[in-house]
Amino acid sequence: MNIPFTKMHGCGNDYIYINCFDHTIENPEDLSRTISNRHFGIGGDGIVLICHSDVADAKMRMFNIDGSEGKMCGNAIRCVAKYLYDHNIACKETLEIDTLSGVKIIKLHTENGKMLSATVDIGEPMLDPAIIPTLIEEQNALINFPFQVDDEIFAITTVSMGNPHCVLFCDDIDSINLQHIGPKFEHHPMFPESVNTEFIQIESRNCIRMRVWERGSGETLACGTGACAAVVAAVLNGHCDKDTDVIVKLLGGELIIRYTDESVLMTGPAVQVFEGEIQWNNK
Ligand SMILES: N[C@H](CCC[C@H](N)C(=O)O)C(=O)O
Repeated sequence: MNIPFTKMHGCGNDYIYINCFDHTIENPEDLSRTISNRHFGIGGDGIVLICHSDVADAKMRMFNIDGSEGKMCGNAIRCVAKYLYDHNIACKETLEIDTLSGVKIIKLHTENGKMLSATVDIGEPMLDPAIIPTLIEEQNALINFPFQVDDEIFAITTVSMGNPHCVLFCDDIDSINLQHIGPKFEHHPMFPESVNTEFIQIESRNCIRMRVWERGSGETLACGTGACAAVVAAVLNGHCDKDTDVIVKLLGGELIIRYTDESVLMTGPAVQVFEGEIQWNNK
């Protein structure tokens, strides 16, 4: 089977996008594991299927490099909006895209018939430890909570943006050995559905730097939902303010996050890199 694809990224968080309006991918987990490989495949942080939806302009399904399905992906949803707009599938400045964590509203910023960036209403953060989910027996939100990994105690703040995040505040994120510590959080038994872990450094009340170890994909150059979780955690810990744009500086670019009483808004770019076709035995 010949599968057309579009390679896009949001702040360097790159995925392989497949239009599934007219055909079904039988085993997307296998496909992601195969074509995400940066040496033997196309290369990416995973794949994103753009599918028909009865309740929105499209439905997005996102799979990490290891084939696990993500319930929400902030950088990818901006690229899905770009794909729909640039390919004249949905020529509107406001789109609705359905995800495993609900329908999200995206306001597009366009120029000459192309979408350059977008503002996504990611929704309300969820702080109940059972909803993250964690197996930590606490009723209240885990804020600056002591958490042991091997023989070290970390202070964590956990936030769900439809997918699970564990946020840590650090003095120098450049010195962290993410390859070593990232998997220890990702596979920690207290996170039954695994977890995306953000290591953040406060620059000012409206600017933070962040590195991320993503569940199922390892260190990525950016994580949209992770940037949202990081700003929520920074507000909860008194480092940033609500109802204020916070610049999140990531390895692959910058996102602007605003945490309000109603929701978390994420603004950032979406870039198409190339298109192609790949052979796939859709078994
Ligand atoms: N690894 C994440 C999905 C991708 C999230 C990230 N790339 C984003 O932009 O939000 C998970 O399994 O929850």
